[in-house]
Amino acid sequence: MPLTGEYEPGTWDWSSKQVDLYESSGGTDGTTLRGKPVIVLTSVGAKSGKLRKNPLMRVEHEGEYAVVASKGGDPAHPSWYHNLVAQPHVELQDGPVKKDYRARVATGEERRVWWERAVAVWPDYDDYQKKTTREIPLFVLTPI
Ligand SMILES: C[C@H](OP(=O)(O)OC[C@@H](O)[C@@H](O)[C@@H](O)Cn1c2nc(=O)[nH]c(=O)c-2cc2ccc(O)cc21)C(=O)N[C@@H](CCC(=O)N[C@@H](CCC(=O)O)C(=O)O)C(=O)O
Repeated sequence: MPLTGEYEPGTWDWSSKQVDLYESSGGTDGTTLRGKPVIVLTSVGAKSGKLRKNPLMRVEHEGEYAVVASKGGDPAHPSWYHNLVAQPHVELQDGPVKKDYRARVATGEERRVWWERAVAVWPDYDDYQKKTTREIPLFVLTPI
């Protein structure tokens, strides 16, 4: 069941512009960052209840995805982290395909395995983790 509600763009222009390009091209443009694949995650605002959309690095394995709440190693979690905790039902667009997923924070061995997959796509995640004392959350998204 797709998420419904009014879309409210985020405050980082470059991210919002990438979402606009991704969606307006039907997932054929704006799908990379420095040559690496990007997905668009739609979540429900934990405070606003509005739809929020964030481009994130594409980390996929056998139909499941991971999204990494790195925010470049910022000391604070990104806002979308709080959205997923409050409402785990999200939509993920990978190229032209958009589907519903349930998000859970990975811990222990599951986190270790998925973190390795994420760093294989985007090595900077390790650098972001070194920049901050917060443990960067990694969500696993399972198709609903
Ligand atoms: C800038 C801020 O967005 P954010 O949710 O903190 O997310 C920051 C970034 O993570 C986000 O911009 C990502 O898309 C950046 N980003 C990546 N960010 C990552 O964390 N990980 C990635 O892998 C990643 C890849 C990536 C690739 C391409 C690209 O263009 C951007 C990429 C923002 O828009 N804040 C809003 C609020 C947004 C929001 O969701 N508010 C919630 C409340 C949330 C709460 O309870 O705090 C609501 O509406 O109710 C504001 O301040 O008004």
